[in-house]
Amino acid sequence: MDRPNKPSAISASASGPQPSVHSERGRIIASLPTGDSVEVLLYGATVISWKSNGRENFWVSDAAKLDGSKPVRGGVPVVFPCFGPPPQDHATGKLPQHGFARNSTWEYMGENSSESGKGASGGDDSVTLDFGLSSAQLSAEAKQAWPYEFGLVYSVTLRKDGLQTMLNVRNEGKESFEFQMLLHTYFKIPDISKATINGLGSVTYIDKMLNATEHQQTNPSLSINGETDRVYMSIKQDTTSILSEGRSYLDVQRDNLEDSVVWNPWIEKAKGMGDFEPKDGYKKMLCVEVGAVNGWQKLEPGETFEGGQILKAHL
Ligand SMILES: O=P(O)(O)OC[C@H]1O[C@H](O)[C@H](O)[C@@H](O)[C@@H]1O
Repeated sequence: MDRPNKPSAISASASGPQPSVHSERGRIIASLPTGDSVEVLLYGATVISWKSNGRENFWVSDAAKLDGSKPVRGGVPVVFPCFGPPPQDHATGKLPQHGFARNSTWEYMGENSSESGKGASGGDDSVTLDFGLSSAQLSAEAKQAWPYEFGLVYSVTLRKDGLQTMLNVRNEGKESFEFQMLLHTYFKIPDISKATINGLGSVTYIDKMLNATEHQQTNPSLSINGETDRVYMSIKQDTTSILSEGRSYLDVQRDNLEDSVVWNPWIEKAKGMGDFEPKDGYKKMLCVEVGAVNGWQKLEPGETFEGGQILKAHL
């Protein structure tokens, strides 16, 4: 974590407009000259907005808490070091569901921007925002529940053709530890009844709606018609695509990750979540969550693991 600690506006240069970065209300906001933008809350390093071509790609509940009192219901909460309720007999057993990363305040480590290939196509400007979380920043409660020395660096890169979010995990202690990680992305979609998900054909999944039994995805195209909570495991395909009315809408590419969760709470579950608004918001959202959640990743002292997602929005 040796990047500058303070946000600074990247200024325009003689070569033309460049990405800009500023901070306000506990969040870092970056924009490209094209107008595309990303907004990241320091709380949870939660990406709460990604706009491309004037379109918002992430769903955030109207009742989401953005004040650090609760993990954000929407955007991209970072799940670490356990997914779901942790097994009691595991070292993560005392942690809350989905761990502590999504409800810890991260440090902003600074930005990097690049600009090249200018021309009729507009070049390939990009900006990367880095966020850090280490054992030293954890609440006393979390530290006690999971007493390992670790360093996380979460890098959010906005490009004119997409958004990449990568989590780097490092064991900074003297003993090994095991973890799971997941990027719990809530996509904003036009209409769940017209959405299909491709790229999970033949994959084995655990259906949490059916007593966590194992099934195989036989239909190459998945539609959502009710509460859905599935963990697709060891996926060979690189990319899971969300289609709207049969047309490509959003692509989710896994980077060094093999699992993906597909989640939609539907009517009853949405009603039961105090921070889920509007109640029929389930019609406009779909979670496709990339991760390493099947079993555990083990890191020996000094080792690192990196995994993430590359998202592409289609017009
Ligand atoms: O309510 P949360 O703790 O944010 O969890 C929301 C959802 O996250 C994942 O998608 C899990 O697979 C679901 O079982 C869970 O309901």
